[in-house]
Amino acid sequence: MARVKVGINGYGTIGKRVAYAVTKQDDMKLIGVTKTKPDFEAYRARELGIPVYAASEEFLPRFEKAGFEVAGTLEDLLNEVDVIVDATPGGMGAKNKALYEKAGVKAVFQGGEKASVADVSFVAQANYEKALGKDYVRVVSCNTTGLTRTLSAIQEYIDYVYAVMIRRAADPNDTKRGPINAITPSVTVPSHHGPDVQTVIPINIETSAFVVPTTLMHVHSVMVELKKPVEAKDVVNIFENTTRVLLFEKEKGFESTAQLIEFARDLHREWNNLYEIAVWKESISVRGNRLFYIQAVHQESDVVPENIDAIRAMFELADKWESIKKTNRSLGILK
Ligand SMILES: NC(=O)C1=CN([C@@H]2O[C@H](COP(=O)(O)OP(=O)(O)OC[C@H]3O[C@@H](n4cnc5c(N)ncnc54)[C@H](O)[C@@H]3O)[C@@H](O)[C@H]2O)C=CC1
Ligand SMILES: O=C(OP(=O)(O)O)[C@H](O)COP(=O)(O)O
Repeated sequence: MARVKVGINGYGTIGKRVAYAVTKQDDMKLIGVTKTKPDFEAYRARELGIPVYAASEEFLPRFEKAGFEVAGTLEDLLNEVDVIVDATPGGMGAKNKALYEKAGVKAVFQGGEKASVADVSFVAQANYEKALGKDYVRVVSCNTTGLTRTLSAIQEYIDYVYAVMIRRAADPNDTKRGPINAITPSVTVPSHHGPDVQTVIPINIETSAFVVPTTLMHVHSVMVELKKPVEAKDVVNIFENTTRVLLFEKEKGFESTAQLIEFARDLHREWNNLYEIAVWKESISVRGNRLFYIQAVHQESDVVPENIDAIRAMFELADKWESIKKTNRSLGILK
């Protein structure tokens, strides 16, 4: 089959990483990306040879004023592609959906959208098959992806999960958001994460969440009431054998999210991406019928491989493990 032609609507934190990942696939072709203005990211895309389209006609004057020649508008891009990855700010995807339907292109949405935007909410290792042949798939949020990756691996042991999310306030390039000297709780329980996990796997889960002044990563403290006994060493073994989950040891210097990002830098990963969910090995413990562990999520990148696998499932290009392995290999994901 010819390569699937992919467009990206919204070339920001997630969009630019998914665009890069698409260029690494031998069964996909990046046709173009949209921008609302000719900023440094638009110029960089052009330097990389990526056709840049105006996100809509209303933005054309900005490009004309700057003498930046665009390849067309979003509607033109939609005429060229088989699938559009919508990585616009949360909530905008639902509004864009009518355009995608009109153009007859499939679409992948992100976690800032409600589950109802798509036929299925998606985390590849948990429910790849559900997205096979679908027209609209939502890759769940970075936190929900992180929770689902580890919880689906131990699903048979779960009676009830209670997880606390410590959320980064903003991404590193974001100068508009805070807090800068406060902790902001989601005052209603559950936070959206628990119900969101349930859109992918059927488990009992409650979550609460706090935003703190950091930009690097999110951290989750996970407590699981067990349905049947398991030992900590068995959970270590399960996570060691779970794709897109890595164990890190405090003993080896991984004391905080800072060293996890340094690890990604040391791997010379593009944008310091840590696609894998990082579980602190020493944090995995069982006390009575409760399992505890702590994990960190690189919010800018963990959903990127999911977008690639979602496209493969939607076009039935590969079965679950073939796709996951292919994506992992292409992005240098360690296991
Ligand atoms: N940043 C994160 O940590 C994660 C974000 N997500 C989700 O991914 C989606 C995108 O988020 P980010 O990449 O962080 O946002 P972002 O703000 O970094 O990027 C969004 C991009 O869309 C552009 N845009 C704005 N209006 C537009 C329009 N009308 N048409 C086309 N493009 C437009 C913006 O200029 C920007 O380049 C959201 O649903 C978010 O919830 C999911 C996982 C992690
Ligand atoms: O969408 C995200 O970032 P956001 O805080 O920019 O909305 C991340 O996926 C984290 O969101 P979440 O904590 O709602 O899962």
